[in-house]
Amino acid sequence: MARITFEKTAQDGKARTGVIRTPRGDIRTPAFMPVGTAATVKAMLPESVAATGADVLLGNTYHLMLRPTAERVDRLGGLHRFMNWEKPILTDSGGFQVMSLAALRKLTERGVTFKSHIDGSKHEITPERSMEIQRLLGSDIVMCFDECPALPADRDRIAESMELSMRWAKRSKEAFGDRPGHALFGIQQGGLEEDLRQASAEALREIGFDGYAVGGLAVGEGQEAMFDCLDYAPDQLPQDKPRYLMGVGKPDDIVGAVARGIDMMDCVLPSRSGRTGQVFTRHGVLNIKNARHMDDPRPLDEACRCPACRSYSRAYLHHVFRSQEIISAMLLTWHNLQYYQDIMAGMRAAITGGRFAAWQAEFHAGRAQGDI
Ligand SMILES: Nc1nc2cc3nc(NCCc4ccc(C(=O)O)cc4)[nH]c3cc2c(=O)[nH]1
Ligand SMILES: [Zn+2]
Repeated sequence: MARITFEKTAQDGKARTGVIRTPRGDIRTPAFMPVGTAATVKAMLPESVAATGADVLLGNTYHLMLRPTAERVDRLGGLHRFMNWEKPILTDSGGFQVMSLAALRKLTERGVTFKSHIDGSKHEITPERSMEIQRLLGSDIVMCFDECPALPADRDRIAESMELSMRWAKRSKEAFGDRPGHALFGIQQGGLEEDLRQASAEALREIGFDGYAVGGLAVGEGQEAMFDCLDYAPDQLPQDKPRYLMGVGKPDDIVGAVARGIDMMDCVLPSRSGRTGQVFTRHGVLNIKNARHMDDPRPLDEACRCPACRSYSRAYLHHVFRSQEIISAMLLTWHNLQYYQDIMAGMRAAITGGRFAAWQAEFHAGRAQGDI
């Protein structure tokens, strides 16, 4: 089977476009990955997710190992078959979710033991078990098992955690083995400390990965601190491999990250906020729950081609949200995911055309408007 490759196709400043070629299809970068935590992008059919322009989804080791278990997904033909998504899937390795969701967690050199947030059953994840789970799921891009420290944290804690994650990265690589057609990405840690991030990048480069994630961010540090870190962290990673910023973010976070050399991102924000009535548009954010939309016949965003904007008024979307109708989650999720993919497509075209700075100016100007 052919190996997964990354080809850079254009560069404009630090921003670059490229293609990650996998046996299940190409991923156009910069790419945004919708999150399909429990083998579904909530409120979306897989064909609808594909229609938004997404080339790749994110799945979660932590959730799927608990329910329905990786072994059951494997017996049923793997995650792609199980969830009817035949394009690439990247799976997170479980460390971050365990620390944010599970109870009674115990972290040792070996790994993490914890109690399931679903039924209280006891489990353990180690680098080796995480690699086995992601292999059973059949994911195309596997993430190393790492530890993501909550910020703020003192420098010693950040250093210790990063060094543990680097030892786990080595164990992840050894357990992953040589799997043509599948990729293993390392995850840089080091908090907001430039020298620790440099040490992490060197350790990962020494081990050797198919791609490199900037981990340890979007954990409450705020956009300014995140951008300060992104002003140097991507440059510490190999230039010829994809760089993936985990857990990001709001539309302007995404644009700022691409401008600093990031190629891939994922975030629950567009889908989760769609279910809470928060709508992202070219002119800024609105909440459809607000009474001011009750009689508004306009679409959410006149420039959007999604089903919500093609066929429904804000008044209707306000009504079905207020009535807690299932179609509300469907239409608002689709719209938000479409808007995120349109941002990515816009950036890819602008970088290719050497006009990314102008595109960024237009993006920020458009969102500065008041009442949308
Ligand atoms: N393996 C690994 N995975 C990660 C996932 C992350 N996800 C984030 N941030 C997510 C922030 C986040 C959380 C919730 C919502 C919402 O509910 O809308 C939005 C954003 N930072 C992250 C860091 C890591 C990391 O170092 N290692
Ligand atoms: Zn729309």
